[in-house]
Amino acid sequence: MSLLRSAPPPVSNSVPVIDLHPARDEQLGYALRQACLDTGFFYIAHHGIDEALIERVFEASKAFFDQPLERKKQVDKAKSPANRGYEFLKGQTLEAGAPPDLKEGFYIGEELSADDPRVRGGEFNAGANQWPEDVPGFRETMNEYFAAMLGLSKRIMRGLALSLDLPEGYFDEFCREPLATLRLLHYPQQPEKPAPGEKGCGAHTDFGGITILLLDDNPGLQVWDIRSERWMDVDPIPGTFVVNLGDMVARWTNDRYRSTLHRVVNTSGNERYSVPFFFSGQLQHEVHCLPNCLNAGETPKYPPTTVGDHMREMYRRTYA
Ligand SMILES: O=C(O)CCC(=O)C(=O)O
Ligand SMILES: [Fe+2]
Repeated sequence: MSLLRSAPPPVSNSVPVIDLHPARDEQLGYALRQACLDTGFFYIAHHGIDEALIERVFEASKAFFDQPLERKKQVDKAKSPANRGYEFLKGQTLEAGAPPDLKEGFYIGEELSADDPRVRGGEFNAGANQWPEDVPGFRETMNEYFAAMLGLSKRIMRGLALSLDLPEGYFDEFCREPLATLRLLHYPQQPEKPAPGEKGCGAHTDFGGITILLLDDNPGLQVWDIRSERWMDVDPIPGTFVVNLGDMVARWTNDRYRSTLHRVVNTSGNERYSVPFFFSGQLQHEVHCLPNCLNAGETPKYPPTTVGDHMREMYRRTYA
């Protein structure tokens, strides 16, 4: 019988660090399974992404946000049919009923030319990026980092397949021509007297497949621990990324692997920068419950959906 049907979730109060260079694939699959059955959040170490590139990403991000608002407005996301560019402070409300998020952002996607079938077909978020003119090296750095994140995401998706007792390439179709979004975030300090519920980033789950999150030195990320029913700090660990599972994984696994609630409260006393990379998957891909994630007599909690339908709906809700 599959472990996924029989094993109780392991108990832990913290988020594990998973080494991406284990001796064998099975070891990686096993480590991922433990982490995913638990909080659905884990750090990855020895991920192979160049530290110098990561430094350049932070430098370019800071240089962008340091500009006067007038400059940032030149690349306003509202001008882009593909949702690329600058998002104002308080531009999104990730937690329904809470005040808008105390963050400003910049969205980057895969650079697609006007004659790409995805752009011609009006596919969600397909198109060109908007680039700031006055931040040296911004475009090159972000494109390089985007490509590196795509590669890393595909690798993690393969590990995820193994962790679910599936062939390594099970999610390859989901990973083909995926929607993916790189988001630069800048959080001002949490105000001394915030409005009720006001914070950097409201409680939410991520919408797609997996998220690879690059953190600066500041704490602020909190993850909901369903066992203790408390917010748990997930603080930065140098040399790692934080990875978390999105809604597609919860749907595939009928919540065996959860898309866990998380939020940001920037009480660090500093301005905080982070860089999530959302690997959402191929928009036409239909996501339904995996057969080995259902006990006899159990029914799927979620109806089948496509990546595209779910993404569109979540953008609609959080940008209302
Ligand atoms: O800034 C962070 O640490 C988390 C950001 C996040 O959860 C998101 O953008 O979805
Ligand atoms: Fe998130």
